[in-house]
Amino acid sequence: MSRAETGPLTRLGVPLVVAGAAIVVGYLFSVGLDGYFVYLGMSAIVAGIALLGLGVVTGSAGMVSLCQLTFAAVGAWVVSGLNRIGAPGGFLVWLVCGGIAAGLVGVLVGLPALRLRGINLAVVTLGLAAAADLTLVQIQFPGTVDGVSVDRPEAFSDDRNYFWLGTIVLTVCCLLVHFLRKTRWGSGWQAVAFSERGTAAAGASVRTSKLSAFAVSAALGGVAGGLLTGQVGLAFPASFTAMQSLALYVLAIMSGAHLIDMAVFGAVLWVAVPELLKRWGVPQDWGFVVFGLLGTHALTTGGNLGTAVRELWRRRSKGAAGVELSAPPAEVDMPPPGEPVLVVRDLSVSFGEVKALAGVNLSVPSNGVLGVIGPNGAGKSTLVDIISGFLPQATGSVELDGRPLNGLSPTRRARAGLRRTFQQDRVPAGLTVGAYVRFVARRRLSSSEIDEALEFFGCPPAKTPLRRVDVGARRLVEVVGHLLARPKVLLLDEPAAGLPHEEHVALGLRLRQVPARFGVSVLLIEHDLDLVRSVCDTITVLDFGQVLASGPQAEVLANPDVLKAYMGETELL
Ligand SMILES: Nc1ncnc2c1ncn2[C@@H]1O[C@H](COP(=O)(O)OP(=O)(O)OP(=O)(O)O)[C@@H](O)[C@H]1O
Repeated sequence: MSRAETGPLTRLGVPLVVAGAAIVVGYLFSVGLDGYFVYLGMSAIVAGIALLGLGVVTGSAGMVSLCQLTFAAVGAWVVSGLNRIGAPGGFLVWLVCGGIAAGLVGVLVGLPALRLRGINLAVVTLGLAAAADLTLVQIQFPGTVDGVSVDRPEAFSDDRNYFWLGTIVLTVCCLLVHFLRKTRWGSGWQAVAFSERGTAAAGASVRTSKLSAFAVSAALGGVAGGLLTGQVGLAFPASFTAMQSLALYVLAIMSGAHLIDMAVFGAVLWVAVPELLKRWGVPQDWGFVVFGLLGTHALTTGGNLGTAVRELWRRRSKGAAGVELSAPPAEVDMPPPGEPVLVVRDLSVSFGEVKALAGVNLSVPSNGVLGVIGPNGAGKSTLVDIISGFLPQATGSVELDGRPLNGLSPTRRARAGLRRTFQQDRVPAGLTVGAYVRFVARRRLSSSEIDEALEFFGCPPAKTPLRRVDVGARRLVEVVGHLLARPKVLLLDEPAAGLPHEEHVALGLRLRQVPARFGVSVLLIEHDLDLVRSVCDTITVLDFGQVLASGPQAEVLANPDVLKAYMGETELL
């Protein structure tokens, strides 16, 4: 099977062809539809752009934002204001200005998101939307008092042409989101939604990921608001209420608006549900009840329409992809271990009464693999957390290649060349294998470099979506990403967890070659002694947070204290 990612022609060509087709269909609708449907269609376009934005912040980056129409109001305000003063450039330039202004407001609103999550963030953003509601009623939009309506571009001045312009703007916004999701920002959104710790361990900034998601989402909201102002001529606060923001959020969650087609589908629902209710003689506000029920279903089941349909399709097409390690790796020349590259001195940390680690010293030689073993609760994961900067309250010192790391955040340690993997799955399901590896590696990689590394660890091809990869293989994809970052040291926290036992030694043969093949030294935490034996020349044993023994493998595994403390003599021998 070819391991290559999709080629540049497919990556660029297919979206551009689809976009071209959408613009043509938009034109055909603009000339062929009844005038009332053109009006409804324009409303759907505005909702679609706002939903696309919500898809970025909620669906991709996993944050709650209940003030999308407040951002739309900012866009509407800027367009109305620039129109009112007759600013140069015309409508399209004002629209861009509205988007930028809303994006900047989005960054400000995103600042609390750096500390708040879930219900707290919901309260803050909904509070902001409610406050904006009241303020807009007080101050009014520019031009409403004196009745100066917004000038559309000359070529798109009638409703039919304006609808076509809306289709073009929506298409451009869809392309923008599509391509942004393929950049580091986009990967960062997915990563931060799944695990902030995993994001930081990849040397990516959690702050940048969150703020960029809010900025892009708000900017799209601003464009939607500006476009709405051009549609109706004058902006009114009633179009941007907190209640509507809430309903839009529910719709985004229910439809799965992080998927571009579902954002468009959600927009159709946004317009069609109230319209159908009107035709059936039911009050239109009941539309909120319908969205509320659908949203409650989505939130309680944790799914959404778009993902459910795709899952159904995938289940019909293929099963989960796993690891294939049966063939032994080719021999390589192994350089002898050198001077210590990671030196850890006197590490201690307590959790209340529990002394998780007390005065631990160890060092990882360059070109070497140090094994750290110990019974459950011995402090192994705590050790990795401290070294990688996730437990800043710990005492002691960590030096990497002679550089003290104390006081550095996990992101900075990762960028300094100290990487780690996690015992729990921290790999975001929304990316492909290749996109995730590029994100974690943080450097320019050729496709062949990625393919070779994936193949060496028996991982699925780069183009495989991670949601189709089983948990054992995902852990190894994580290892590959960090190795391709070429750090000085990689801390591996039970990399074999999730693999069938018969694959453990096969993985060990590969881990042993890591210093030679990737130029990376390794600290390996593992429960499986067969694997540790096959990889590590030197071993440190932890017990109750202290070093019980340390030194060459044979010596340590024969130590009577280790035999007694670790697992029982017979199992070790
Ligand atoms: N956040 C925490 N709060 C309180 N106690 C903790 C916390 N993290 C770890 N501990 C305690 O610290 C000790 C060491 O835990 P740690 O997870 O590092 O052990 P481990 O050797 O990695 O175990 P395992 O092999 O089961 O993963 C345990 O007693 C654990 O209960």
